[in-house]
Amino acid sequence: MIEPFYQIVDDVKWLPRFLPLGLKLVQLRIKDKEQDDVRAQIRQARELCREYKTQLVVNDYWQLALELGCDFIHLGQEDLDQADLPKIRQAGLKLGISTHDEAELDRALALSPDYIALGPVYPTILKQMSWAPQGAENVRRWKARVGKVPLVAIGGLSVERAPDIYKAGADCLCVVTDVLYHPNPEERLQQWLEIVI
Ligand SMILES: Cc1ncc(COP(=O)(O)OP(=O)(O)O)c(N)n1
Ligand SMILES: Cc1nc(C(=O)O)sc1CCOP(=O)(O)O
Ligand SMILES: [Mg+2]
Repeated sequence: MIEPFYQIVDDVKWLPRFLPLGLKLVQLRIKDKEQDDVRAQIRQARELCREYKTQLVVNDYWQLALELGCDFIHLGQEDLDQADLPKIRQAGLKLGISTHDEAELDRALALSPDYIALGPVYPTILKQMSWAPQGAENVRRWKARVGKVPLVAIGGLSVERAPDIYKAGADCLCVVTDVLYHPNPEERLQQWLEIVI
């Protein structure tokens, strides 16, 4: 089982705004910051998420997640090349993996992940990606392949697009800009949390 909504934040400062609203699954995805800053943010996020009983997922920084006693990480394909997977598994960390094509999906499934992410479902403005948008069609295809592994859809998602992608078989929708770049992020987050699948 996975929560149906998954918010990515780029800084721990969002958490005191979002956790009291009922957000239950959040990824801390920090880019281009010093290691000490990242460590301090993960530590704060861990404490806040414990307080609100929210699942924290640490993006990329699996060593810091281990050091700080976090229990869930997200790794992309290039991250997997560098990661010590036996160590991660032995420590009992849960693992989410990004996929963009069938070969990446084969690799991810072989690692028995706790979720598989498929993206970008729609064009995203967050980062440059060489992958064409997957569309609802590939969400359907991925769902047929992953079986019981929870499927997370990501990339260009919005409240308005959500029903089609849940219907296509995504167990969870993950967003960045639809909430963080909204003129009223709290209001937008509330809208996501009120969606009934
Ligand atoms: C839920 C989720 N899906 C995909 C990603 C992307 O991971 P990755 O390909 O490693 O890219 P970065 O996010 O590290 O730039 C993700 N973070 N979360
Ligand atoms: C971080 C990330 N990874 C993706 C992938 O396809 O692996 S798409 C993406 C960006 C998601 O941001 P937004 O909701 O603003 O489009
Ligand atoms: Mg990564």
